[in-house]
Amino acid sequence: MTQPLLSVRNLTKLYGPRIGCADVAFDLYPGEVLGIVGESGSGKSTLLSCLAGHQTPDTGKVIFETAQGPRDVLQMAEPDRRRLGRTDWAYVHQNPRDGLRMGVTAGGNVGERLMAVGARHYGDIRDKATDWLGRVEIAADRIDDRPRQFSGGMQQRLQIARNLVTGPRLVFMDEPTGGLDVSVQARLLDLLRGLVRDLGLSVIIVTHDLAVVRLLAHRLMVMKSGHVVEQGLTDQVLDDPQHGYTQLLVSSILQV
Ligand SMILES: Nc1ncnc2c1ncn2[C@@H]1O[C@H](COP(=O)(O)OP(=O)(O)OP(=O)(O)O)[C@@H](O)[C@H]1O
Repeated sequence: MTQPLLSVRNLTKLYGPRIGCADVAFDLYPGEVLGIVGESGSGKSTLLSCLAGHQTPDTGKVIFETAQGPRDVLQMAEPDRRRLGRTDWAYVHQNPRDGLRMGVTAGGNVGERLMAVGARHYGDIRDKATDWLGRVEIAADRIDDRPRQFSGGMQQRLQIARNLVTGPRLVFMDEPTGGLDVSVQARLLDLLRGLVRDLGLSVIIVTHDLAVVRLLAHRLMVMKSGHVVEQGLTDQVLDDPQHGYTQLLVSSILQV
């Protein structure tokens, strides 16, 4: 039996008297995509940012299987956690502007991440950046353009290249297709699905779009008012929801 890559237990984050997320627990296995869905304010972003170390939860354990064995991310010193963020983890923001350096060229955006993990040879860095731009369907002759010269969809694909170039094992995604128009979303989803499969990535993806999880996620976690109300295999949860809230969520989407 493989070890989980990430084990989360009793994770709670309060904002004063308000619940951000409460008593969340799950295991994520290598190569697995976990979707987190729920209405606005249900705690999805809070949970994701606590997992990624952007916020400190009040209680809980987030055990990550590092190369040196399992470590509780919440107990790690800040520099160690930052290093993990550069090497083993990646974070794709909803708004590409939050995940890109807008004043730096496309090639620089990708190359910078390689340099952060020790790459030094200019030719190698540029070759790898070109390769990754190709993988996310950005033409090689755009390598010296800046992200602001790109469309929203291209910016998002560049953010994905910047995140994946260092070969992370765990990728956090916060509404990666939000804010894009429907045809661009569909292409991006296809691209993401291919990359996740080819690279064997483990992914935690937050979205309010059930079509996104249907396509990408193996497993699904449904949140309401900060609590996980249902979790299971994606098709099972969507086709045969057990909790009243999930039933409502699924039927409201189907009616749209
Ligand atoms: N910085 C904050 N200060 C106080 N309360 C917050 C803060 N961030 C989130 N909350 C509260 O925590 C709860 C969960 O919010 P969160 O943003 O995690 O939900 P969400 O499911 O990600 O929503 P959305 O889909 O709209 O992004 C909400 O009640 C929200 O008002």
